[in-house]
Amino acid sequence: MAIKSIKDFMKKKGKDKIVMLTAYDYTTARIISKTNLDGILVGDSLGMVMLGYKSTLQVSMNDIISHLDSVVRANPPQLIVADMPFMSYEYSKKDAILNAGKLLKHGADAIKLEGGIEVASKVSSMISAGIPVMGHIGLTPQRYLEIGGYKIIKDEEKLIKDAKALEEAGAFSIVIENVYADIAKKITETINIPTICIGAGPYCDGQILVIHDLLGLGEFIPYFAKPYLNLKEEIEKTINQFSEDVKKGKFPSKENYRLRENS
Ligand SMILES: Nc1nc(=O)c2c([nH]1)NC[C@@H]1CN(c3ccc(C(=O)N[C@@H](CCC(=O)O)C(=O)O)cc3)CN21
Ligand SMILES: CC(C)C(=O)C(=O)O
Ligand SMILES: [Mg+2]
Repeated sequence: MAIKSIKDFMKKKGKDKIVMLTAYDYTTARIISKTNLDGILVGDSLGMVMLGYKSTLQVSMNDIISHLDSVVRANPPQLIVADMPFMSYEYSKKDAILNAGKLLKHGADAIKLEGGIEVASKVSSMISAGIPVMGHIGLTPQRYLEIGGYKIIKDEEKLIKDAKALEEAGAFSIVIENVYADIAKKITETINIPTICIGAGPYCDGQILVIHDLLGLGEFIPYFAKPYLNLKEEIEKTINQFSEDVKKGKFPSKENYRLRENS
């Protein structure tokens, strides 16, 4: 069963695995509506896979809002989480609360922001304002310049401190990205809120992937994703087939057009 409430989401820890995907548009969210997926993330990865930006740093609040709106219009039964884009929460608590609040006004059920101890006080002020917050530790792509790439994050002590700080601040769940599986396991056993992993192994409370990677749509697929389909190739083949059919006069055929009667 899809999960719409934060409480139900949290109750899954230690019982059922939580499964999430990103989605950025109405049509995809309509398809997801009919599935048993638990949650949808309108991730800032949309900047790279939907908009062609070089990284997620170029993503604006308006980008997130426009895609969030299209997902919300699909009215999915799944929990909708929206990413806080780069520079929408770093400067002040006021920015963080106002921008997160804006995403809730547009129909998100919760927001996600990147960081551990650095953002813990912002997380608690957002929680005080009534905003459900999902944390995100390990590889935080908004800091790829500082990290020096999309590297695996190895500092176990810092990762555990980050997870604990977010739990204490009131986060309802934490994404762990590109971290050794045994460290993610330790974090999962240490905290009482669900861990949702991407590139952090199987010992987590849930898994999340970018939907383009699952479907084989992207030009680059990270090592931790598994393309269950090669949709890119299917689309290419289909477009070439259509083009050939038009050129050969096979499309449109009788059922695809109408003639006036008596002509
Ligand atoms: N399509 C897509 N899928 C994603 O999961 C994703 C995005 N885009 N864009 C935003 C971030 C970037 N992500 C990435 C991208 C690359 C690696 C990667 O290749 N890591 C390698 C190389 C690291 C290096 O040395 O630069 C690794 O071994 O960890 C990991 C996560 C995850 N996110
Ligand atoms: C990969 C997930 C966790 C994310 O933050 C995104 O898609 O932006
Ligand atoms: Mg993101």
